[in-house]
Amino acid sequence: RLFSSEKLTQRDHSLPNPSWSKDLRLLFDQFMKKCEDSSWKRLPSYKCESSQRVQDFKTHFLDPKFMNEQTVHGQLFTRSFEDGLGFEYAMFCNDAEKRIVCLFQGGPYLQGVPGFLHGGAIATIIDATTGMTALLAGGIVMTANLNINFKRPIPLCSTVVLNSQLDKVEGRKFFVSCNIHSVDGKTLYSETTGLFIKLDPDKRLK
Ligand SMILES: CCCCCCCCCCCCCC(=O)SCCNC(=O)CCNC(=O)[C@H](O)C(C)(C)COP(=O)(O)OP(=O)(O)OC[C@H]1O[C@@H](n2cnc3c(N)ncnc32)[C@H](O)[C@@H]1OP(=O)(O)O
Repeated sequence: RLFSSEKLTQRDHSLPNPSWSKDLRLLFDQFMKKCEDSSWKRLPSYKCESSQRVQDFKTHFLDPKFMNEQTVHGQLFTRSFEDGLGFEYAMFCNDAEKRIVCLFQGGPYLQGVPGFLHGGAIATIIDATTGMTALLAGGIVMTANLNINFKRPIPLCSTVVLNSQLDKVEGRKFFVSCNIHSVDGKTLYSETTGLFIKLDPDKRLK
């Protein structure tokens, strides 16, 4: 049991699997080419992050009262669906430009109105992408504010591109913006601004 769950948590989910559309694979290959000169880097993604920053989070910010049986088995929400049914995505970061591009395909379990993605599912992938943008710039952050303008509905199971950019840093405040376009760039689905706060080591999350 432990072995199989350990194996589970070590699978890098930001790699192609049979549920990926042709569009998603093509875009993935394009971005993997951009990684060849190391200007771009693909970000691995696991069901259960066990990175140093997660350890740091647990050590410095998590009140022991929140460490319980459930937390131990907690999984990253965006990685807790069977292949193809929920969030299929791969993120690539460009450190010099403080940018993240997320290639995303929302599966049938993320349906809102028939035929289109649920607004909360769109907010989730935006939060993950903008959150990662702030996190790479500022370390352990949490979302304080996320303002999303939904311009056009995103068809269920379609492939879209999120472009997230760090705009400004003021002390512990990290301002990020993000838009979502269709693969051909012709349709703007949403525009977002977000504020992420770098956690204060003197304040445990209560
Ligand atoms: C851990 C790593 C995991 C890696 C796994 C991969 C994950 C991928 C990434 C996923 C990422 C997903 C991430 C998620 O989903 S995180 C989950 C969703 N977010 C939360 O649950 C956070 C809840 N809020 C809080 O815990 C606190 O409010 C935080 C920690 C955010 C700040 O409380 P803290 O006590 O520390 O700071 P402060 O209150 O002194 O404020 C500091 C400054 O900020 C200004 N301010 C604050 N709020 C707002 C606001 N709403 N609009 C405008 N301004 C605001 C404030 O005025 C002040 O400004 P100034 O007076 O200094 O000028």
